[in-house]
Amino acid sequence: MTTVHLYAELRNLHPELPIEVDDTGHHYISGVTASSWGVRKGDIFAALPGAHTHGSRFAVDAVKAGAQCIFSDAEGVENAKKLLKDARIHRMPAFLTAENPGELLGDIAALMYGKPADCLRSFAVTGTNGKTTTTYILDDLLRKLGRVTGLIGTVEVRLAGDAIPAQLTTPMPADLQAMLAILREKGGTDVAMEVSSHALSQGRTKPVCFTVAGFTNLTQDHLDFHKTMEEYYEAKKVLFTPECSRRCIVCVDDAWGQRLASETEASVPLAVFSRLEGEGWQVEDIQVGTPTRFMLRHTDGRELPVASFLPADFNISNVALACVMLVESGVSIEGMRTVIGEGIDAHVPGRMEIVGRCPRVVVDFAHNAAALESALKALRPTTAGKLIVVTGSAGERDVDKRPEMGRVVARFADRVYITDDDPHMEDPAPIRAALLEGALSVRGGGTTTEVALRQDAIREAILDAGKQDTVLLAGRGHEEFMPTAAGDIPFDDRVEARKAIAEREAIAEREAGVKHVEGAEHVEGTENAEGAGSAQGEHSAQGAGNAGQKGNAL
Ligand SMILES: CC(=O)N[C@H]1[C@@H](OP(=O)(O)OP(=O)(O)OC[C@H]2O[C@@H](n3ccc(=O)[nH]c3=O)[C@H](O)[C@@H]2O)O[C@H](CO)[C@@H](O)[C@@H]1O[C@H](C)C(=O)N[C@@H](C)C(=O)N[C@H](CCC(=O)O)C(=O)O
Ligand SMILES: Nc1ncnc2c1ncn2[C@@H]1O[C@H](COP(=O)(O)OP(=O)(O)OP(=O)(O)O)[C@@H](O)[C@H]1O
Repeated sequence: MTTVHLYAELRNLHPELPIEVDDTGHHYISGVTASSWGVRKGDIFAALPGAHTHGSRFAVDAVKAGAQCIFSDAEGVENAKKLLKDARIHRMPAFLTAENPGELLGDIAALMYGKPADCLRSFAVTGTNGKTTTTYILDDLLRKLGRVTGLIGTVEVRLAGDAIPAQLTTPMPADLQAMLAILREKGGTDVAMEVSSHALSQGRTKPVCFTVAGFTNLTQDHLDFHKTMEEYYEAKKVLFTPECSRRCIVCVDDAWGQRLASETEASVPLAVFSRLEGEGWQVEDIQVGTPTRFMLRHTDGRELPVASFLPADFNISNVALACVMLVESGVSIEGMRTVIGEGIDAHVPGRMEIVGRCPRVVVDFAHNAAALESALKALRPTTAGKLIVVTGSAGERDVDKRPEMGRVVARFADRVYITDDDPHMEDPAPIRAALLEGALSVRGGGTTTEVALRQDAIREAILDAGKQDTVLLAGRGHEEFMPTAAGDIPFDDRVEARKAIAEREAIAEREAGVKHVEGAEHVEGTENAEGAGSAQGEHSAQGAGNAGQKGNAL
């Protein structure tokens, strides 16, 4: 495609927008990226204005790497031209100018890559909590339905079986379209993806119109970006418009979901579901167990029995949302019954992931007050001993949520370790102080200890726990790196937990060994050491045998 051809296509799509092309050299273009470091020969370099810099500053690097076109706003194009002239670049690229280039980036990428989303069934999940989990459940069920799937979200991007690490929850427009194109090339039929509120406010998913969009819930988070809950809600709402989705499923168990359902435009078919009484799909007859069973019953008479091995009460909602999204996308009830089989068992990394059993150690991504409350409430009924939590809060993110997170953990846990999460560039001490202030304000709350280094907090919590206790390591889930002022350092809660569990086992073995030796010394005093040793061995073997016999006799 030439830049002039692309320009004509854009004008067709957006006759009202002022877009200009400046191409004297018939440049052929084959791809598009907004990252100068990712430019390949033949690409358009989308030089976007950002919060920290303007992409046009990197025009020279981009052109040297083979960019054939610079796409930017007027200021960016002017700047790029100057920098290229200064750098004595002889063959000028083409220039494409738009007032808000970020808004058109998805369209450009979709045109370049043959509109891949048009050939895929696409499932989008949004909401404060549950996006990752629901997306994994969707992907699991879709694969069992025989579909070739793509999964795009916080933990990873998986395209027809090939995994690549995720940079963002929802990729930037050019990257998203490239991913969808790769999925199509690999024979992909369906994609399930998380759509963050950041992505919706920046139009990252445009021009995809999803087959089905689902809403989980809305609670306080990301107010550093959205400023108010109202703005946060308005960002989410964008997904439930005819431009973004062809069908919408909304969980109406919170007031935001109810409002969203009532405000969704009539032109978008809407299905609601709820665990409370109401219209639409109802979650009924819940029997918690392994698996947990419940009935999805629609007021129009449709029924789907569901079984799921995913732990925690909130996963009933996530499972229900995934099932309703699939049914409303056209999967038959019979088809759903078959793929649910004995029970849904999707593995979701870092979400209620059990890494130790005695004490039970659980790693979970809960990083806001609502998620912490849900996670602790979910673990309480199956905890015979104390409920212990290790938590912090990320730096440079929603400052206001910190004291509330402290209050929640103190209210719902017996013992609390306040520690560092991902500090980013922020000093971690005041972050801990804000959580501590919240935790200590709770009268009769859990015992609270501050341990700055997360590895120390995890170690201490696990070493001090009783066998019947549960230790919840909250906030970082699947994450393998901790962004700090000194750069990203490798840090995985699951790895740290396993180290502490191994240390605990080594201590227990040592103590048992000491007792064993003490016992041996005692016998040694009466008979001889060798005899005592073997006698003891025989004795315990015999004892075991006896016990076995007794058991059999009983
Ligand atoms: C707020 C936000 O969305 N920021 C994103 C934005 O950063 P920015 O505006 O600061 O960009 P910038 O650094 O000023 O650069 C401007 C432009 O120059 C380009 N550039 C920059 C440097 C360079 O050497 N070469 C180059 O080409 C950049 O690619 C960019 O297009 O553009 C960057 C490049 O694409 C993103 O990495 C960055 O995401 C940052 C890392 C981020 O943390 N985003 C979070 C807030 C986010 O989007 N989170 C949501 C989910 C949150 C959740 O639910 O938990 C998500 O969907 O991931
Ligand atoms: N439906 C739900 N309701 C309340 N809490 C939930 C729900 N689902 C998950 N959680 C809690 O929220 C945490 C994050 O879950 P998950 O990663 O699925 O959500 P997310 O929306 O992808 O989160 P994020 O946007 O922060 O990546 C879980 O670890 C769990 O503690």
